[in-house]
Amino acid sequence: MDPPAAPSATVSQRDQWIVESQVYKIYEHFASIPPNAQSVMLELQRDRHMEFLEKGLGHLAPSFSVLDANRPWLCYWILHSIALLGESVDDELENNTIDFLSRCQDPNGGYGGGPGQMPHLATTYAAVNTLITLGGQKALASINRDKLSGFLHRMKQPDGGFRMHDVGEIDVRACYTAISVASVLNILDNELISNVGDFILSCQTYEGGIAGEPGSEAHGGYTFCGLATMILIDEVNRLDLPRLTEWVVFRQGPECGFQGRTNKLVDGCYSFWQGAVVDLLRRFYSIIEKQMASLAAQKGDSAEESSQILTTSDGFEGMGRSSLVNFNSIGCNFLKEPRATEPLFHSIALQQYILLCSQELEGGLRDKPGKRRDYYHTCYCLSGLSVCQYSSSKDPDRPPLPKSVLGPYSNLLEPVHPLFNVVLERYHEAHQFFRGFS
Ligand SMILES: CC(C)=CCC/C(C)=C/CC/C(C)=C/COP(=O)(O)OP(=O)(O)O
Ligand SMILES: [Zn+2]
Repeated sequence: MDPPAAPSATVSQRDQWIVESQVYKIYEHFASIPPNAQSVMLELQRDRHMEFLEKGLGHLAPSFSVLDANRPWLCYWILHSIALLGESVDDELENNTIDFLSRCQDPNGGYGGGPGQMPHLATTYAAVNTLITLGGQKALASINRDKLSGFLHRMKQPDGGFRMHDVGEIDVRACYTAISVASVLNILDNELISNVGDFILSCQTYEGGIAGEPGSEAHGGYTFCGLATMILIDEVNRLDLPRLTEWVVFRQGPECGFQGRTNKLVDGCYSFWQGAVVDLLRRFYSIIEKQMASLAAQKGDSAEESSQILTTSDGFEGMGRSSLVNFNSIGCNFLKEPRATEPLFHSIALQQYILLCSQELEGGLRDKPGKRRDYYHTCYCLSGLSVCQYSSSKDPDRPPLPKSVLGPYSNLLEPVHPLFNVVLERYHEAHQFFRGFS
């Protein structure tokens, strides 16, 4: 297939518009071109993306060492992107990936960035998500859960946080990656959970978003990690959710994409980090309403008045009952809870940013025009696109209406579990598999 005809605005013009933060000119240009050219630009270039991803699989060959400390991440970014596109890899590659990740698994638990490297929580998360994405007995049974549990306990800190690795940094990423893998592998226990909520709370800033560590700046990546962690430990109601909501909704700018933090440029990868935050918050509108009402009562305002701002009665009433909760089921039960019909971000606008600004027509996705495509951005732009496409469906098991999917309906991706960022169906398989172990 030939690449689609290039739009008449040149690539350098588009790059310049982005540098000058005048992305709206891309949209003006888009609006002025004929409908058939518009539809080419809005089409998800599945074949081209697959070509780019398959090329990346070559980087996973044992001889490839440039990105040595990142190989479990490369596995996850590439294989998750392929799964989002509804495709799979052949048996040989699947077996090679499982064998490779087994060699990254430390004898004392956890996964390093390559064989023989010290275990690290980030690469452990990437390896576990890769194996869940591959699915099947061989991949799932290759994870040594007992040893992994030992590694997580070793990383646990008295203040509630986790270290990324032995003598490594303590931050919100570490909390999320530890709690996420423990939850999906059914090894989450009271000791791992203890005081995590206090640590995350200490990272929520005056702006409302969550920083990597206490005293730092609120950032979309950490906000996703912090919010998802609080949900997985059943303590989301402790966060200041109205302030968090206000912070995140204002991160979607006139360019239609999300920025990671105040006064920074938009970037395609925040389509997932920030988009998923807004999507996760949809289950908690009743808590948000209650928090707003109590705030208004404290200020002497009418509680009724403030609760009009969010107009759903849906909510996740189960939150805040920690003593009664089976923590390992939260990720699964979360999906069954009602969610408001519309999220508080502009889904079609975000899809427009991803398809028109982040998508390379030759394959792969990127931060913005002028930046090079890469596997990290391909993974998180596609993950964000999936979140958008399903963002108006009440029932995640039903396909979304065509009006929710920008461009041709063939753009539709597989749905993801927004707490773990693995394809939903693969999450269910893993949850079933690990439920059988105590
Ligand atoms: C699961 C896991 C490991 C999650 C990681 C979450 C994540 C993406 C954190 C972001 C880290 C960060 C401060 C980037 C800022 O980069 P920058 O200054 O280049 O970007 P900016 O200008 O957009 O802020
Ligand atoms: Zn980015």
